[in-house]
Amino acid sequence: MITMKDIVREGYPTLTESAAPVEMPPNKEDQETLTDMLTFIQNSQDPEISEKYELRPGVGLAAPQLGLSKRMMAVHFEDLNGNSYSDGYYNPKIISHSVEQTYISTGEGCLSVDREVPGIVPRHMRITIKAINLNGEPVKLRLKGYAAVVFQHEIDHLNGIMFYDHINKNDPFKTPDGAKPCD
Ligand SMILES: Cc1nc(NNC(=O)[C@H](CC2CCCC2)CN(O)CO)c(F)c(N2CCN3CCOC[C@@H]3C2)n1
Ligand code: NI
Repeated sequence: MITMKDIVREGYPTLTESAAPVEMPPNKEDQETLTDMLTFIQNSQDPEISEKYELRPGVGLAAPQLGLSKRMMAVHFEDLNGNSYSDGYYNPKIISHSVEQTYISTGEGCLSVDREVPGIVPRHMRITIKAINLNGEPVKLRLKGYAAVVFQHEIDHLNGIMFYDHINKNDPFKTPDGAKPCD
């Protein structure tokens, strides 16, 4: 099972490089890795398991955070409208997005960043994503608000981008014009 020791931290090269597409159809090893990533996120939200294995809570994970420069990510969360997302994705691609932006009012954190980095992380309010899911099915997801933020954070990892790269350096708490918080 994946635990915190398997998660690479800032400074590890895969966190700042662009990951390679996963060969389709996925081989056994990639399927096992992606399944383990989804299980980690679920475990991290389980009071007993997370305490026993000292897991930091998470709603998403990207393969570069395991030192694997592959375009794979997994999410497990319920958005504020009660829509739940729990799946792994190969080669996710944002095919369109809104001009309108949003952000999590309390800022973002990252399991690969062992420090608080205060500030607003502006994200697209709406995104449309194409990907192959854990079952090997092509999916098209239209996401808005909190769900859109989570997926953008994970897809950023596949492009070597960290959440703090989006924080305004001169005024970290400046909210982008017209942007509304998603939480
Ligand atoms: C928002 C949030 N971020 C948590 N951590 N950070 C992460 O997930 C990082 C990814 C998120 C950072 C901002 C957007 C994506 C991990 N990242 O590094 C992967 O790239 C949480 F843990 C969390 N929740 C709320 C829901 N709660 C349900 C019950 O269980 C606890 C859980 C806690 N919400
Ligand atoms: Ni992260």
